[in-house]
Amino acid sequence: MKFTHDVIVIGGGAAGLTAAGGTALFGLKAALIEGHKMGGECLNNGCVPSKALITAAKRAAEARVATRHGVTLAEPQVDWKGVHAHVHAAIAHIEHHDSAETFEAMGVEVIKGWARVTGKHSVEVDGRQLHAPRIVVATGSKPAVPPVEGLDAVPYLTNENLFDLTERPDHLVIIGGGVIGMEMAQAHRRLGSEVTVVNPGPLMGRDDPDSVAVVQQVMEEEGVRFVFGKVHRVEGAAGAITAHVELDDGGSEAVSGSHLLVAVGRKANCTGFGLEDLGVAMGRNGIETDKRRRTSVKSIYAIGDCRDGPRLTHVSGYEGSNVALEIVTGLPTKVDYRALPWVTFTEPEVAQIGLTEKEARKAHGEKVVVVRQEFSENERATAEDSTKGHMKLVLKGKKVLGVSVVGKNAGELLLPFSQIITGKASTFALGSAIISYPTRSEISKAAAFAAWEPTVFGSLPKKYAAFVAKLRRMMN
Ligand SMILES: Cc1cc2nc3c(=O)[nH]c(=O)nc-3n(C[C@H](O)[C@H](O)[C@H](O)COP(=O)(O)OP(=O)(O)OC[C@H]3O[C@@H](n4cnc5c(N)ncnc54)[C@H](O)[C@@H]3O)c2cc1C
Ligand SMILES: NC(=O)c1ccc[n+]([C@@H]2O[C@H](COP(=O)([O-])OP(=O)(O)OC[C@H]3O[C@@H](n4cnc5c(N)ncnc54)[C@H](O)[C@@H]3O)[C@@H](O)[C@H]2O)c1
Repeated sequence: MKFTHDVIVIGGGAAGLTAAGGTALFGLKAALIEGHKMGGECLNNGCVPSKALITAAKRAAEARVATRHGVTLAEPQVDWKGVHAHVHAAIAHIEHHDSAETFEAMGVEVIKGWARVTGKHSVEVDGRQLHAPRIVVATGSKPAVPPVEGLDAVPYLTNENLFDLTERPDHLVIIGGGVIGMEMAQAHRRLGSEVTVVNPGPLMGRDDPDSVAVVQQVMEEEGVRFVFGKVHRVEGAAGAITAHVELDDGGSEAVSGSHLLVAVGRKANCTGFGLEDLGVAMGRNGIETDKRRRTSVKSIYAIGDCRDGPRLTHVSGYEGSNVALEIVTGLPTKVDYRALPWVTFTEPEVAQIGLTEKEARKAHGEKVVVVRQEFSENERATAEDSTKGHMKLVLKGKKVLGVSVVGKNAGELLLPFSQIITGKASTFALGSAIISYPTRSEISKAAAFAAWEPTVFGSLPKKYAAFVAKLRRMMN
């Protein structure tokens, strides 16, 4: 077979861009095929618009408390068209990072069109045949639609059209109390909508319940209503929609609102473009891969949201660079998720890295120790009058297995723990580091030191200190 390229990448989101850019920067001949918008989900319908909306909401929330710290602000006026313009300006400002021109400048051949995998080394796009020793599938995911009776007959929102609203929803009913549900519930509530979230069981089920409890309480105080149960039927028309809920406690409730947002997880884009014809194995939700992100057809990799596994922009970028490295060097490059961080950008933020306490206890039983520090003991938090939340270190001996943080800017505190979990630093080093005062990072030092406190102030060091003191008395 005559190869047209060294690597063909399908999908121009975080995963595909990193794989294509990474291989091209090493001088390989890379093709990147994108059928819709460069930048994919994160730029166009995900992280960027959602975080921009959250920023507008924070501004409104701050002003809603008229007098604080001796300063009085005016009642916020939310102009939804202005909010919409801000969200789209954020996308417009960032989109050149992901543009065809930017990647062409790196040496990637960017092809606009929908790709079809036609062989182990072949891809077809708009009648053109491309051939390469390696194909990287990075086709992302789309919103999952739950099997709820009547859903196909009512207008509903997902992350794909939520950010197009040019008028504020009067009452947003959200199916799903996961990451999207919680971030969007708080943002819309703060911007003046009534919000009801319907979720079966605990909210944000992947996070530490102690963290979630803090943010749930804050959101309830701000007026978000949580209904615990499963939506089984919806009815109505634009502006008046009712969701019928089977409550977790056995009862039932009809929740009515003006708009319905469906946020119950993601469905991988893994079929309909040739993979199944080649016999590429599929997992529970996405393309099945090994730790090198090779599919069952070894010349084809699958990275990011389209494969079975965690779905986050930094995960897509990490897998894109891993696969680029493997293709460039020819050496196996496995993913390592011992120190996987994720952050939910509610206020306070919920940040997690590595194992939660529950996961650690399941894996390591009695050997797990948890140390906890409160932001109420952190002097920067006190000076800012923003003391809600805590940090929990989940340890096995002195080894950090995971960290759960809830509090203002909690996500910014995970980095040293990434290095500690991967063995590039230690709790001892962090516990004895010089940390700027007053900063929230002091809580990380305090928690790391707390892991050592029983050892440092234990009987052996005390005996040694007594010995040195005795010597000094004798010598002076
Ligand atoms: C509302 C929301 C908020 C989020 N916030 C965050 C956050 O704050 N932090 C975070 O880490 N993650 C966040 N995420 C998750 C993050 O957006 C995704 O994990 C990430 O964008 C996935 O990147 P990807 O490259 O794997 O896929 P995508 O970005 O989906 O890219 C796949 C691309 O492939 C293209 N494509 C598909 N099929 C074909 C084909 N056959 N031919 C050609 N092109 C094709 C698509 O058009 C798409 O552009 C959020 C997601 C949502 C929905
Ligand atoms: N800050 C971030 O990193 C961020 C932000 C937004 C989205 N994301 C990513 O986007 C993806 C999707 O987020 P998501 O919130 O849609 O999914 P999710 O998996 O986080 O949460 C889905 C929720 O829907 C609930 N649910 C399922 N069926 C239901 C039903 N019939 N009625 C009511 N509730 C139901 C589940 O119990 C769960 O709590 C995630 O993979 C996440 O990683 C990340």
